[in-house]
Amino acid sequence: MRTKVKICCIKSIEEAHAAIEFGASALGLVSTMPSGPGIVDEAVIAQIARSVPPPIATFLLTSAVDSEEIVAQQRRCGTNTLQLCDHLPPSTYPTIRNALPGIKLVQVVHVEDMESVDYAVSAAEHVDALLLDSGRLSAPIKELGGTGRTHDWGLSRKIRDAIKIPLFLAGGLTEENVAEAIRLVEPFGIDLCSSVRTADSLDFEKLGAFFAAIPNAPNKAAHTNPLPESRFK
Ligand SMILES: O=C(O)c1ccccc1N[C@@H]1O[C@H](COP(=O)(O)O)[C@@H](O)[C@H]1O
Repeated sequence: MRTKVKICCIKSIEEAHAAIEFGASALGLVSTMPSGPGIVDEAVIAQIARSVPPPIATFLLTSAVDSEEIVAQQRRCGTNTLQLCDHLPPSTYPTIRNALPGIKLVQVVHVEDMESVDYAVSAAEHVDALLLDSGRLSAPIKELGGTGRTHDWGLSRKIRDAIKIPLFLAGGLTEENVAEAIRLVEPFGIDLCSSVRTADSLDFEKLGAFFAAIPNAPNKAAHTNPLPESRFK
C-alpha cells in the first residue's frame, strides 16, 4: 500500500497547494503552541482550510486540553481533522465527538518510553488515528512537536502492532531516514515539518527530494519536477 504523506507547518495557500501537487494527502496547520517552527494565526489557518479541495485532510494542530476550548477552536478554523498535540485525558474525547460529529480526531503520542506505549493503546480506543511524534511533555518549555528529532522507532513499531487504527509516524523524518522509518514501522502515513523548510518557507526542492526518497510514494511521477505547475489557478 502507498504510504500517505502529511506535510505540516503549512503557512499559506500557496504552500498548501504546492504540497498537494507533490502528493500530500493531508496538511498540518499549527495553532498556538508553547514551542515549534510552524505556528500561524488562526485567521490564516481558516483561510488555508477553506482553500483546500476535498478529499485532502486539513489537520488543525492544537495544544489545548480542555474540550470546550478545542471545540471552539475547530469551529473558528474550519478544518476537517483535529490533531490533539498534548496527551488528553480519556474523558475529553466523548465531549469533543458529540460537539463535532464528522470531524476526525488524531491523538499525538510523544514516544519516550513504555508508558507512551500504554498511553497509545488506551488513546486508540477513542480516536480515528494516532500520530507518533518526538515531543517532551515534561521539558521546561513543553515540546509538542516540530522538534526535528527522531524517537525510538522500536517503540513506534510496538504501538503499530498493538492498535487497530491508522498510525502516522512523525518526528525528524528526512529524505535520508524516511525509507528506513517506513520499513521498520510500516505506518499508514508519515508526517513532517522541519526537514522540508528553509528560512521559514516550504522548500520545493527539499520536498521533491523527500517524496522521491519514499519507496512507495504517492504521485511518484510528479517528483521529477521540483516546481510543479499548479492546477489550482
Ligand atoms: O511544527 C510545529 O511548530 C509544531 C509545534 C507544536 C506541535 C507540533 C508541531 N508540528 C508537528 O510536529 C511534527 C514533527 O515535526 P518535525 O518533522 O520533527 O519538525 C510535524 O509533522 C507536525 O505534525
